[in-house]
Amino acid sequence: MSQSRSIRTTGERSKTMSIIPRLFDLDPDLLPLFQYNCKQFASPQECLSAPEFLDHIRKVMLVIDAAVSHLENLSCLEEYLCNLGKKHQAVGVKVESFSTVGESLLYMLEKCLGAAFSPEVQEAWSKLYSAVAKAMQRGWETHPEGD
Ligand code: HEM
Repeated sequence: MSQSRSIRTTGERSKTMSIIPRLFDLDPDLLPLFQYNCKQFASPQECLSAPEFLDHIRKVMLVIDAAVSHLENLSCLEEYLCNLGKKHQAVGVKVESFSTVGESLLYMLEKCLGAAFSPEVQEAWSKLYSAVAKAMQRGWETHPEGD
């Protein structure tokens, strides 16, 4: 089965919320990066109840959705993703944190899909997310810190 079929046939109506507790479990230091109106969240639970943070979850899933829709032509998202990477560098996100998001995404998919999360499906999602993260990482390469 091709990568695109593996992804499209799994019915990715995902429970995006599951990514988040996992994200902060894996790296609690990510919490301070999410600040709105200079207000820092005291706990992941407080962060989860903030509308701005829930909006960010939707933004992440919209990007993933766009990547799934352009599987055969991911290069058309290249420039957008590179700029998105630059924006994340500007708010203090480290490149390594994208792997943590990827791990959380795969964890959530595994929990949601159960037996349908075959090794093939896992590999397809992993490749897709890696392609997105790699394109975003170019934002750091073209704008190294201190430039
Ligand atoms: C640990 C990882 C991440 C952190 C800490 C982080 C943090 C942020 C922050 C602080 C903002 C600006 C405020 C906001 O719009 O909520 C932002 C914007 C955004 N993020 Fe993330 N983010 C992360 C990962 C990602 C990933 C993996 C994606 C997509 C695959 C993504 C997609 C977006 C989008 C689309 C925006 C809006 C950009 C715009 O306004 O043009 N983020 N992120």
